[in-house]
Amino acid sequence: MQNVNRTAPAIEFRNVACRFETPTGFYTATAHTSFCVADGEFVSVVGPTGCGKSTILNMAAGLLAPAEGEVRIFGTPLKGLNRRAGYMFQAESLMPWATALENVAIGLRYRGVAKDEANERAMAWLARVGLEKFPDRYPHELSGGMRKRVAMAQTLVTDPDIILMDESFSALDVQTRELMEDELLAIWQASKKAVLFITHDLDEAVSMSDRVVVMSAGPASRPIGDFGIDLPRPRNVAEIRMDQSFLERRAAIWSVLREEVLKSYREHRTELAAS
Ligand SMILES: Nc1ncnc2c1ncn2[C@@H]1O[C@H](COP(=O)(O)OP(=O)(O)OP(=O)(O)O)[C@@H](O)[C@H]1O
Repeated sequence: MQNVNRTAPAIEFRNVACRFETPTGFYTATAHTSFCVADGEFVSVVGPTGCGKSTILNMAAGLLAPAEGEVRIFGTPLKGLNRRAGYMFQAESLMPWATALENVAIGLRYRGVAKDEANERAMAWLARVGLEKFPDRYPHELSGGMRKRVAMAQTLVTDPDIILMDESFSALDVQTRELMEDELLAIWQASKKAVLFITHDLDEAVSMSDRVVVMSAGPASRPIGDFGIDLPRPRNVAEIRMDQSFLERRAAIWSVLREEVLKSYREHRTELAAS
């Protein structure tokens, strides 16, 4: 177990910029980006498509290095992969040739945990996400929602201090998605890890988070709003979305986000017309 400075934010973006080299020159995806995720806090990032949400998450994961500024993890500048974080992508992350149990246990095995203990801990996580009856199923024998549950167990089994989620539930049907959102909230409520959650879906962001950070349209996207969501917990996402105070918070965020979405839409139309 690594030492964790619990007084420092779990994640801190300090005036971060990220650029990509393209055939026509450098593209600045994000710039002047500063915000924190406190230990135990659930923070969502929303913004128009292509504004740089995944880029931000990838910087927090250590998969991308900022061109300017720095990312700090519990007070320490991040160099290389963020080993305190578990990462749950939008795309399927399961190995098709491995069973549900093997898929969950693999992260522990990589960390040198003996097979029996790894399987025992993986089984406990499968049970926690409601899949105790399916440890021997292969990914193609599971529904989309069940695969997401396995992926969630896979992310959480190593007990990361930080959970990074990129559009993790967006491929699911509405009902399964709400179940997964409630499940994630219940797990988070019990363990209080820091969560950085990327989503297109403002309802999802508001119903789940302690804070919602709004990014501007790109290029050089940056935070233009940071909204505290002081709705009571525990929350049931479907129920809370009908609550008047939810609707008020959603409307306040949308009033900032809307213009950025329109800007991004206009820009894409111009690009398409020029091509
Ligand atoms: N490897 C790369 N090379 C060049 N450009 C990139 C690269 N990765 C991302 N970009 C560009 O950087 C910008 C931000 O991309 P990113 O995927 O972070 O946005 P996003 O907000 O997560 O998008 P979406 O909402 O569509 O998932 C986009 O314009 C994208 O085309």
